[in-house]
Amino acid sequence: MLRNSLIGSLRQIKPILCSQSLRSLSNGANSGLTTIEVDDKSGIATLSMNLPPVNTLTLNLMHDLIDSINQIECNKSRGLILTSSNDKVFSAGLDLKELYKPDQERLKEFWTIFQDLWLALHLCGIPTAAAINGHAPAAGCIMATACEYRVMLPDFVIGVHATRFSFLVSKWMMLSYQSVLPRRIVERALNQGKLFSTQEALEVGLIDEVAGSKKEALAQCAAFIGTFDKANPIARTLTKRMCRDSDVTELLRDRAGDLRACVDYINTPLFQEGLSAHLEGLKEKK
Ligand SMILES: CCCCC/C=C\CCCC/C=C/C(=O)SCCNC(=O)CCNC(=O)[C@H](O)C(C)(C)COP(=O)(O)OP(=O)(O)OC[C@H]1O[C@@H](n2cnc3c(N)ncnc32)[C@H](O)[C@@H]1OP(=O)(O)O
Repeated sequence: MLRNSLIGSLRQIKPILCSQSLRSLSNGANSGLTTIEVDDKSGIATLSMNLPPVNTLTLNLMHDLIDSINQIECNKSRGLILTSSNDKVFSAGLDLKELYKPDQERLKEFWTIFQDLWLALHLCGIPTAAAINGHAPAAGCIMATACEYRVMLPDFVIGVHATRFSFLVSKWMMLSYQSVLPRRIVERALNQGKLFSTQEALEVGLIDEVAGSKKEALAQCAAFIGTFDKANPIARTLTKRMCRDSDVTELLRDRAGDLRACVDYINTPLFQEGLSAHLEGLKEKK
């Protein structure tokens, strides 16, 4: 796929070899946890996460997201809008159950596919936008920041609150946050474990616009994608890649090292105790 070719050479355009027609998007071999709808008039693809109750990023959902992003790119859609079928939660972030007392091989697979998902979104050749129609904590926020534009509905929260339960983030996740927000705000927000309300997110620039409904959010994302109509698509893709090169290289230069550091940290008592308390807190909320 296009993304994989970039790992070898970030500056080169790989010819798109896919032969599917624009309207024939199907979910092929994936688990059906995502849906793709392509607007006939605009050619823009809406990619919805559909894993009840809260779109946690499980291995299967991440696999389906990557597969769908590749399909959308290969079918030469004009743009990609990432959203959720749930009307309260965009994504609750990584599946915490995968991190609690994990099987070591599965944990490696889990973290590697999370890296893959971030790369797929970050390097997607077509314009991307997130219609954030619900809460977007932690990796939900990181996925949104990997897109080029964010429109959010009122009365939800977004942010990386990892320190609240003794989690750390990898440097590439921090860089994603920092590509959208000024460094001093990221430093403070990460250290505080801050979740921004929709209004606060707009004020600091974590999101670009607020929408009154999901329909409006999708329209605002589509309008953003339309702003690239005058740009040559290949020049645009190369320019996007150039702009994102240093963040992506940070992960690509030592993916194995990142994996090792994460696995080591996740296995520490500090992490496991924090996670256990967090999982209890989620249960007690009921
Ligand atoms: C170099 C060193 C690097 C070290 C790296 C170390 C660590 C790696 C991690 C790095 C960063 C972390 C990334 C993440 O994404 S971790 C995930 C963080 N996410 C959360 O904490 C979100 C928790 N969830 C919520 O706050 C809420 O669920 C909500 C999203 C606001 C939605 O609220 P509501 O609609 O009221 O739903 P419920 O709370 O009732 O949830 C429904 C059921 O779903 C379960 N749930 C929720 N979130 C998760 C999750 N993330 N993973 C697994 N399960 C989740 C919840 O427990 C409910 O289950 P139940 O119905 O069985 O009780």
